[in-house]
Amino acid sequence: MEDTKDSELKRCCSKNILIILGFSFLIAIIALIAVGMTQNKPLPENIKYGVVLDAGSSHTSIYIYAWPAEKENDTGVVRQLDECTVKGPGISKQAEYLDDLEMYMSECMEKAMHVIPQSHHQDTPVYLGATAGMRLLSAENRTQARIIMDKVTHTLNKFPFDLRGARIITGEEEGAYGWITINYLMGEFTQKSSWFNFNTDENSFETSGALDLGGASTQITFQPFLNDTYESPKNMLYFYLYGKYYSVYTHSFLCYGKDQALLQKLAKGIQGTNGILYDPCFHDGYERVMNMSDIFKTSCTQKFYMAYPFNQIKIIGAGNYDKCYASLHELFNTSFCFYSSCSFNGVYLPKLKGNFGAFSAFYYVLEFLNFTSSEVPNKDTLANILREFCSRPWNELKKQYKNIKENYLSEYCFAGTYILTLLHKGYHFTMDTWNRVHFMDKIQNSSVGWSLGYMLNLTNMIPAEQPVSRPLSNSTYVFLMVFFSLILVVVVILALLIFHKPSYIWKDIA
Ligand SMILES: Nc1ncnc2c1ncn2[C@@H]1O[C@H](COP(=O)(O)OP(=O)(O)O)[C@@H](O)[C@H]1O
Ligand SMILES: [Ca+2]
Repeated sequence: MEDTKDSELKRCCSKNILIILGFSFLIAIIALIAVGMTQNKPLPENIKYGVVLDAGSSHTSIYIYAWPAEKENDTGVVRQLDECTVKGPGISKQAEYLDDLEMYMSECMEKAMHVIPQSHHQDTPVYLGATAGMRLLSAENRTQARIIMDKVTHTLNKFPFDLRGARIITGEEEGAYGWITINYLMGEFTQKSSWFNFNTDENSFETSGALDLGGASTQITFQPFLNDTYESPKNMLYFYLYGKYYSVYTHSFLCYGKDQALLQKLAKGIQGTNGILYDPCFHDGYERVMNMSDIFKTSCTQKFYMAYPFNQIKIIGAGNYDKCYASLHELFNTSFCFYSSCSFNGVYLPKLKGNFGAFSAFYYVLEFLNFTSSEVPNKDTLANILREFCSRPWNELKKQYKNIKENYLSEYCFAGTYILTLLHKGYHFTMDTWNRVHFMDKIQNSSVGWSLGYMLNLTNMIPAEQPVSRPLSNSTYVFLMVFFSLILVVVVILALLIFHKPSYIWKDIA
């Protein structure tokens, strides 16, 4: 009787203990989850900002970037927060309006001041890079170029940011930084080698090439086959990024941006005329009068200079794609090459390798022509689009595209045909390789262009070595904490059950 009472008391006690323990563990788990969710939130991110001004030949754009300070050496973390296009022409055309530069810059710089929190203004680096327009001016009139750059620096210093320099970048830098931008945004630099691909095959880490078309220059940059890296050392750049070596080919063609190419074409076309030029690259019914001084003031057209008895020319559109193509073809001299292969004008070009991202005017023009969304984006498709587009009368086009700037609209036939000629005759993209060219404007909301790569380099954000991997993320930490707590609870309950059960069993056996 005593024994039965005793064992009932024990059973009742252990049941209560189990309930109390189970309840306490349940509360502990809820508390852990609550603490994990509330207290273990990552510290407020320390965001850094940077501003780059791309002073192009046709206009200036301002890009505002942001990134978490503690992740700055990772690839792909810098994001474009905003961008702003400065109203007016490029800085190379500002020589007569130097006193207006502050007004010229102010709208976009004020936007940057608004987007970037005031507490960060003083430590936000600002870089200005001027490209081919200033390169040309510098070659033509060094003093004037210096005056403009000094004035630009003086103006930018009036804003509350940390100006780290305004300079004219070289064509090689322009090409290289465009290549870095694309591959950074696509995460190509940190592609891991997989266990089944553990070889030294040079194709296993393929980066994308970069094709940039500006108004005054155009750049081609890519990682060629290893055997092709020795022929022309002046075209090679060597990088050690995130623990890997890259040998990259680049060339910048000054005067082959689309605006200077048009001037070249006109300067060549005028030869032997009486000042009236029937131009197949402009639409039927289109007319434009140009000063001869505007055509010949750039050094790009000097090779076609002659004394003319007229100081203006009249361009009369005669829309015809095939004739336009033939006239543009003449701008690319492919008759001599002292290397194993050349693009044009005797410039070395290794065998094309991998995919290419084509941006800036490559994209603007082909986007307008609806080619970027074409299902069969090859050369013949583009030729057919252009054949149809170039033949359309100017009046009809103007009515259809009321919102497009007349200057751009009138030049899309020329520009599209020029792009096709440049890729085909200039860089030798064939039917087979054409589909490796991808026309792009943005990758994950960041504009593709040299400016991001320029900032990454100047702020030392691309490390030579692969950064060490980070500890657990917040969500992984909470998950693991709850998971192991649950295992612990189950183990303790099981242990208690096993610890208590034998006493009844042994009792029963006895
Ligand atoms: N919406 C557009 N349609 C057509 N062309 C455009 C458009 N926006 C910009 N462009 C052209 O893109 C080119 C950009 O060149 P830019 O970057 O200023 O020169 P560069 O890089 O040679 O210094 C210019 O020829 C400009 O006219
Ligand atoms: Ca440009």
